[in-house]
Amino acid sequence: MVDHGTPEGLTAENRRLVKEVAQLRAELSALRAEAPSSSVDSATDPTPVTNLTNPEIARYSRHLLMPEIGVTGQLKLRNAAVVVVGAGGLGSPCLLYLAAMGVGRLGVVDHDRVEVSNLQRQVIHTERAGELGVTKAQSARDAVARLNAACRCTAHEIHLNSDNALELLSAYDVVVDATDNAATRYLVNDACVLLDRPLVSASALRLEGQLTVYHHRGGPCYRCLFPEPPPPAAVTNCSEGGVLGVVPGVLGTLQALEVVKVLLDVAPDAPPVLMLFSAFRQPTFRAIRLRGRQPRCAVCGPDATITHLLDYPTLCGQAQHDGPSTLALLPANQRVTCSSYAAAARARVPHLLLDVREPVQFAICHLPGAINVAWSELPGRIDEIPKADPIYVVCRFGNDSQEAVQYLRQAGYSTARDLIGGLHAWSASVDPDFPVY
Ligand SMILES: Nc1ncnc2c1ncn2[C@@H]1O[C@H](COP(=O)(O)OP(=O)(O)OP(=O)(O)O)[C@@H](O)[C@H]1O
Ligand SMILES: [Zn+2]
Repeated sequence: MVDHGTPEGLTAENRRLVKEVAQLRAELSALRAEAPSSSVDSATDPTPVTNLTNPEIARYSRHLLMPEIGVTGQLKLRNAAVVVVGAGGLGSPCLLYLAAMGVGRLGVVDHDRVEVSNLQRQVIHTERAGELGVTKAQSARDAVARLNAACRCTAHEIHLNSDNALELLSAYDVVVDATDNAATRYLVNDACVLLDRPLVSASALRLEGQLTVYHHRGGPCYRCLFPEPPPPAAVTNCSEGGVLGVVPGVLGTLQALEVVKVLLDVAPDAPPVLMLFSAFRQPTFRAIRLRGRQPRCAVCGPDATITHLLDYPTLCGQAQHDGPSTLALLPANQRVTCSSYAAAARARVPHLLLDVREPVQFAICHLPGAINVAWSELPGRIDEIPKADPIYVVCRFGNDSQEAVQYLRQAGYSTARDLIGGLHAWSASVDPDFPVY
């Protein structure tokens, strides 16, 4: 019996084979080093599947019939690992299509929980009993399992940050950014450049969407296009600005398409583009051709200064304007709680209630007797505000109302005060029947 444990124990034929394998390994690593960064080898599966099973042939027959996909293409999907960061409006359709099309391994990263206001667009989550309130990552993983049990889907129920991103993302071949904030966008971009992973990135807001594949085939990264984060005040998200349900549906579906194109290496010579979508305009789609990698890019340029992940929330000045207020711009004597205001209103103490939300929001719900002048219009319409005593100013979360009180006081309205926490606090502390949006 031949001892395979030591080279000394090998037969001449075995020694020849060992040498050949070593040679092939060396050739493979040389080819990998030469290959452009676009070529995607599975980062995680050392033993790729080489044949489809009969159930797989039946399941993916409509793919297999197409020469553009065929068995080779289907096997590439089967052997790929794709991670989707964000299981919201974009991530939902993207994950569903990737699972349905037969991507072998998926990861879904999201720290948030499913809320009823998500269901208008985040179609991977449902109103089924028990589903509201679970983490989006878990809900998405369960939906993937229902759709395609053969797809191995890992739920990462965490907030992706500088401490965990490199390790987490390195386990996947392609990264999909389906999130909604600048800090995560820069984080994911930098991590993809450092890990040399293609990044399929999209955004959707109101009626508009954008999509690009970054750091792919020598193309630009997100920082090449947007070297500096935008000022926080210029950033709006869906909970502030709204979004038509189907808009992230279109963009997230296109992200799944771009993942397939990356995995199958479709149109390798196509230049990088920024795809723009506008739901109510003609043409609905436009593509802007992008320049290549920028030599001065801080993360992907030849003199890159970013060699490790940074503190992205601080860099992006991520002030939360879209959630319950923690901002305290005003001194305590210029603020009242919702309960004190409720008591004064019940006692019919004369006052003026000024609601500074946009008119579309005022139309959703408002407190009795409120007048509406949006914060954005206040400077131009200040003459419409009577000099009442006192003036209470309210908004949705209690942020804009504080800025409006500051402005009013500077304009001579010395009795203006803000309702702490806005209408969200009203609903939580005074009237649970008051609608929350
Ligand atoms: N750093 C991050 N790590 C993990 N998940 C993230 C990160 N940043 C954003 N997300 C997730 O990305 C998703 C973005 O989706 P989307 O904007 O449709 O949802 P949303 O935040 O629930 O919406 P809304 O603004 O209406 O509350 C969210 O589920 C959010 O939790
Ligand atoms: Zn770059």
